[in-house]
Amino acid sequence: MVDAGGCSPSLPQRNRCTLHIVHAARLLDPPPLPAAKAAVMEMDHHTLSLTIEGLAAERGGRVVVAGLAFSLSPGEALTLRGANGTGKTSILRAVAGFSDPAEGTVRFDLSGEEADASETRATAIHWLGGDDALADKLTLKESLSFWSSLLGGGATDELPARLGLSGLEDTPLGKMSTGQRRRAGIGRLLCAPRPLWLLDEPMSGLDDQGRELLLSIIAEHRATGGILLMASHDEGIPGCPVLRLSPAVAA
Ligand SMILES: Nc1ncnc2c1ncn2[C@@H]1O[C@H](COP(=O)(O)OP(=O)(O)OP(=O)(O)O)[C@@H](O)[C@H]1O
Repeated sequence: MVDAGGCSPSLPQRNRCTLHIVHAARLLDPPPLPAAKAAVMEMDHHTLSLTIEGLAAERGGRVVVAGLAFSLSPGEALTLRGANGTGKTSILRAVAGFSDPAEGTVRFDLSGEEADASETRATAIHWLGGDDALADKLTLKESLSFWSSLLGGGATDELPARLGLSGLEDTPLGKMSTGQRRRAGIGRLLCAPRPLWLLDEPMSGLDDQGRELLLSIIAEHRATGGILLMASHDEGIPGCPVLRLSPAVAA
């Protein structure tokens, strides 16, 4: 469900978004996750839902997008599209809890029951931002191993081949191309299951094969009941809605 309802009358009309749906490091061994947190990730992969109601997202003290409403049930995905500066990243940040909404709510439900937002954010989200947050000095193998340990995942030996990075296992990430680094970042999604993926321009820098790879990874995630919110200037996810944001209004 996606709609443009819930706009606050207190917000300037021009600041409201217009929504249209179209189909279209080696680091020291990190400590293991507490058992309870790991259990949340395992159990709830199939049952997490996200509901956004009347959301107004702020950046630098200014509302950049408002009146946002949509929900994602297990297996569903939504792509956010819009010109530079229309607020796609700001929406992702509000859902991730990196910033508080100026208005509206971000609600998570587990098996139909409202879940604690802080706990859900700490245990159920994979965030892949525009900057890939990769440590240059780590080799691919070390990086995947690090993320898997941090996230409570398992063995990562198979991942370089899955990512199309065979032969680069011992290459430091700082010596990889843009697209290779992007693939390495995507590998984080495969290190451990998390039901909600928030992806900011994940296609950026990928070649055609890389885009196909990401789409297949996303399809697998959805097939296990995972949900996904993605900002992208590129094509969306086949069979999933795209939410278009209107151009931002200058402050
Ligand atoms: N750190 C910041 N401090 C203040 N304002 C910011 C900051 N980052 C972004 N903005 C402003 O917030 C608005 C929305 O930015 P946002 O990054 O959400 O847009 P976007 O749709 O993701 O853009 P792009 O397509 O360029 O990635 C823009 O007008 C931008 O100028």
